[in-house]
Formats: sequence, C-alpha cells, structure tokens
Amino acid sequence: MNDQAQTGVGIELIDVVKRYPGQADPAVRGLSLNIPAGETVMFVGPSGCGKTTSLKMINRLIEPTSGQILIDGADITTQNANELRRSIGYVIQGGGLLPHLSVADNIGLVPGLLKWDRRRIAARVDELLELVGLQPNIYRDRYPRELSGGQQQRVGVARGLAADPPVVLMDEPFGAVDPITRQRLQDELISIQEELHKTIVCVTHDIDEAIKLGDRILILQEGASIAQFAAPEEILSQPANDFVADFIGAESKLKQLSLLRVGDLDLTQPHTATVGEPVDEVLQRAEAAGAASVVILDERRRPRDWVFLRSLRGHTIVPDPQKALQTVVDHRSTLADALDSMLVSSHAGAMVTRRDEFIGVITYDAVAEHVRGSEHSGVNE
Ligand SMILES: Nc1ncnc2c1ncn2[C@@H]1O[C@H](COP(=O)(O)OP(=O)(O)OP(=O)(O)O)[C@@H](O)[C@H]1O
Repeated sequence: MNDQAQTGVGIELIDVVKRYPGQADPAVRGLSLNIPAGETVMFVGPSGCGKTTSLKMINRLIEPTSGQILIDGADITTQNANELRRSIGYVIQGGGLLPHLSVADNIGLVPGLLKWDRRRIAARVDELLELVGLQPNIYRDRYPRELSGGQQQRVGVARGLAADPPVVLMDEPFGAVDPITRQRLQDELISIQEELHKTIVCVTHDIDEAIKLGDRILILQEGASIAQFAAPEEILSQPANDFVADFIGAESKLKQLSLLRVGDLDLTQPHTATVGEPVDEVLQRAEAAGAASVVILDERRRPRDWVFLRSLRGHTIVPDPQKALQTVVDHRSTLADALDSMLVSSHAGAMVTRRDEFIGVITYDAVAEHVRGSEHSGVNE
C-alpha cells in the first residue's frame, strides 16, 4: 500500500443508550467500551441483543438517545454526519454494491465524493482490487450481476477500504457466502489487516468467525449489556459466566482449533507428480515407496489434484484435472477450516499451500493427534 496508509484510531463508547420509539426496553442500555486503535473487535451475541444498533451508532447511521461516542478522542456528534460516514469504512453482508455501477465505480464511490481526481481514483481502484484478490483488468469494468457472491463481497471489502479510513465497520460481512469462500475471505481479511492495522469493528453471528478474526471479542446480552470483552483465548479458557460458557458452546476444546494455524503443525510430505510427466515413472517411484496416492502439481508447483495411484493407470502422461479444488488450504488457515476442507477429501487430509505453492498435506490424524496432545498438556497453560 502507499507510504502514508492510515492506520487505526481508538473508539470509545461512554454510557451509550438507544431507545427506539414505541419500544418498552432500550435496545442498548448504557454501553461503555474502549476499542483500542488498530485492533479487530468482534461483536457477538444472541439475535436482537443490540449488536447492529451499537455498530451503526459508531457511524451515526443510528443516532444514540444519550451517551457519547469518541473516535480518536473527538465526539462524533460535533462532526457533520455525512462527513463522518465518508471517513469510516462500512462493509455489509453481500457487499451492498449498487447494481447499475461498475466494480470500479462502486469502489470509487467515496473517493469520488471526497473529490479525489480521476487518476488517483483509478489507481486506488486497481490497488484495492489487487488487495482483495481480483485482477483489475478482468474485474474493474464488470457489473455486480456479473460477479459471484464471493467476488461481490470482495468488492464490498475493497469499497469499505477505498478512502483509506482509519476505522472500518462490518456487519455480517461474510454471512452470505458458502463456507469455503467464507474461509478464504476471512483469511484475506486477516492478511489485509496484518498490513493495514485498521480499527475494525465487526458484527457476526458466528462465534468461530469471531474467534478466528478477533483480537478481542465482545459478547453481548440483551440490551447490549456486556457479558465479556476479552481476547479469544481468554474467552475460551476463562468464560466470565454461564451465559458466555453456553454461548461459546460445549466444544470449546474444539473451538481452540480456530486459534491455531495449519502452518503451526508438522505437515506430511506425500509423493508428488507433475502434470505431463510419464505415468510409468510416477507409478514406479510411488509404488517403490509403498504410497497409495500422489499429489499432482502443475509446472509452478500449484496443487492440481490428490489422486489414488489406480486412477493414473490407463494414462501415459499425468493429466491436468480441470476441476475446482476443494481440498486446498493456505498455511495461514485455521485448523478448524482445514477440518472443514478435509470433510470433502477422500484422503482424510487437505493440501497446503503458501502463496499458492504446494508445501505438504495436513491430515485428519495430525489434527486429532494435536487435540489429544493439547488435552494432556493443556492448551490454556
Ligand atoms: N428501527 C427499529 N425500530 C424499533 N426497534 C428496533 C429497530 N431496530 C432494531 N430494533 C430492536 O432493537 C433490538 C436490537 O436490535 P439489533 O438489530 O441491534 O440486534 P442484533 O443483535 O443486531 O440482532 P440480529 O443478530 O438479529 O441482527 C431488537 O429488539 C430489535 O427488535
């Protein structure tokens, strides 16, 4: 990114109350909270507890009934509401793209309102498309209807970051995409955040997503009263009360898998073959070593498939299977994500990549072994 990239600023809520007209009880009953600069804070809690209301008060999409909200120490009510909203990124479920605008125009919306010149906006659009993993020359002129759900969501993230805001608010950003796409988007957000250090406030229904993405998790009860506000490790190992314990569920041992990365475990090195290689040689090599399967790589060492040897018989050269791979995970993926991917694998494992290059496989047995090991030694120590 550019040298002057804006990093995050702190947000403080002081006794914030929201009472909707005609409702007996306030939706938010006096929320006080300190969100440190540059952190990702996840809001979770049961339906109707006031997550979205609390989030939307930060950019004044909803006005508080009373209380104060400070961003970088300044009271947000002293600013013009439109200007405030332009200075805060906002990402919603599905991307919220305007259907009649191209991808480039959607991303360039806020920079345009801020009167950036055209060349700067065009350069920024391309920079952001790269950042969210979409090739600018292919995607910038497309319309939202020409994109998959996951691609629309990527564009939504790019739009939220467009004017390089110090604060980004996200409301169920990955709720509308399938589980595999969701994992990838989460992984991308983690790597974007490692680079940018924005202050991100994100509402989610998914406690696993909160554990994976959050530096801290805010667990809310009805009326947005705080049940616990702490780092994921602490919430899992020391739930503050029964409500939190129930909310994170019985399998908190398993949920620890959302805190560990695939790259933290020793990977297995299977036999590999390259597309176009003579099958005879591959079979000889693999059978001599007693292997039953090989991972097929392309000439750039990207995984193409993981096959049993018998499926290669009948071919003279190793074929390039033209199908989408489901069982590849990045080395930064969590163990929980890797387990999800393994469920669709006939090898009880997933191929692991670093920057798209194959680096080994992670097996169900290795994960199970790790869980058993941590039960004995105690991951919380
Ligand atoms: N515009 C509104 N008018 C009246 N009541 C509202 C309005 N918006 C929200 N509420 C009420 O305020 C409470 C909090 O709603 P909010 O949408 O903030 O909850 P939430 O935790 O985000 O819920 P969910 O997880 O279901 O999205 C709920 O009881 C809801 O019915």
